[in-house]
Amino acid sequence: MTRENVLNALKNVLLAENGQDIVTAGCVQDLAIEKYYISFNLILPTDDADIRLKVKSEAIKAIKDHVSKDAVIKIGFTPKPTPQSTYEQNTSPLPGVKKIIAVVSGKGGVGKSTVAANLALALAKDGSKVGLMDADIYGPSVPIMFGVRGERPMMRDINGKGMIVPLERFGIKLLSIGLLVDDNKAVVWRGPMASSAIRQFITDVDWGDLDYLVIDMPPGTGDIHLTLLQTISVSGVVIVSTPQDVALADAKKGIAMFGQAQLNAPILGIVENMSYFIPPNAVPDQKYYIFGRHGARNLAEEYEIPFLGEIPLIENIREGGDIGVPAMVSDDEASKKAFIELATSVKNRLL
Ligand SMILES: Nc1ncnc2c1ncn2[C@@H]1O[C@H](COP(=O)(O)OP(=O)(O)OP(=O)(O)O)[C@@H](O)[C@H]1O
Repeated sequence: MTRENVLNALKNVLLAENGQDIVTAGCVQDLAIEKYYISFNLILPTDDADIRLKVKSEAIKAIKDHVSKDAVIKIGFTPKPTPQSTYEQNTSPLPGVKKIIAVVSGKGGVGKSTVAANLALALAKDGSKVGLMDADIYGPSVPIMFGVRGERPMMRDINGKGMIVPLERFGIKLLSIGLLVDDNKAVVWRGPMASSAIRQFITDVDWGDLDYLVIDMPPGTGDIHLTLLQTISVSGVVIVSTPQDVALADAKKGIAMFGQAQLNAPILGIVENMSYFIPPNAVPDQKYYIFGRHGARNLAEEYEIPFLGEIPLIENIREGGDIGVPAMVSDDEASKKAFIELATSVKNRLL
């Protein structure tokens, strides 16, 4: 019995109001699974006792039918949220954007920006419309990675409001907070100032119609992450870690924070960056697990979240990032393959 199986089963339970399933609608909270015991709370758009009872019995049936008939299930109810609550605020201010993917890491330097950028490019490979938003106010790296440092985005007037127009590179739209403010100004933002800057940065961009918007979040877990998740309705969170224990310990903090049900941002899974080393000109499949093997995969298993894949440590990935040619547009087949596999896993989890 895994978290994923239970959530998949619960997707069979639909809300009468809008036909949405209770998982996608964010009604399932605090899901805990221990051997045969499953418990969670339901937060429904209505307090009507009959509807509560109906949804509860359908949820029990769905789990017994699709997961295990022996499951012992405990379902509580969280009162209907008030209009000021997160649940209500979470409606997207980005109406043309279908799926929003937040890429996060517990600590800095694990390759979060590299993964976000190449994930965005890999998602666009099948013709999907993709945007990349670099919201890492403490170290925006998209301008360098895409060779657009110093460029200033244009503004467009939409219904009397000045909106920022993203740049376009390698077939995707992109915008970095580093293109709007001086690098050294961004790093001194703290607390409410950073939160309000990020909120404005999200709501004042004209992304147009997008299938996927990938957000490169600041490293760590703080107020700014909460602001972002409460401002927009994120479809899923991708956690980046390296195989080492220290990065994994920080990834656990990310899982704990982003796993909070009231944030309404499901964790899509964990991706391990710099999993193994491929020397330049190596024969195919020559891999060196210099930081240990399967650290993030084991972590994913321990927390019952999906493992999304391994990205190798390759000199070309770093070099490409430094000169404005991300791995996905280079001719390095090993790294491209890894990012395309990651994009496929992410797409499948968002279906
Ligand atoms: N798989 C990889 N192979 C080789 N180099 C990599 C790989 N992933 C990232 N790097 C390099 O590691 C450095 C840090 O990567 P990146 O800036 O993406 O990390 P980050 O987690 O976003 O950092 P920060 O949190 O400080 O913004 C960069 O020089 C990048 O090119």
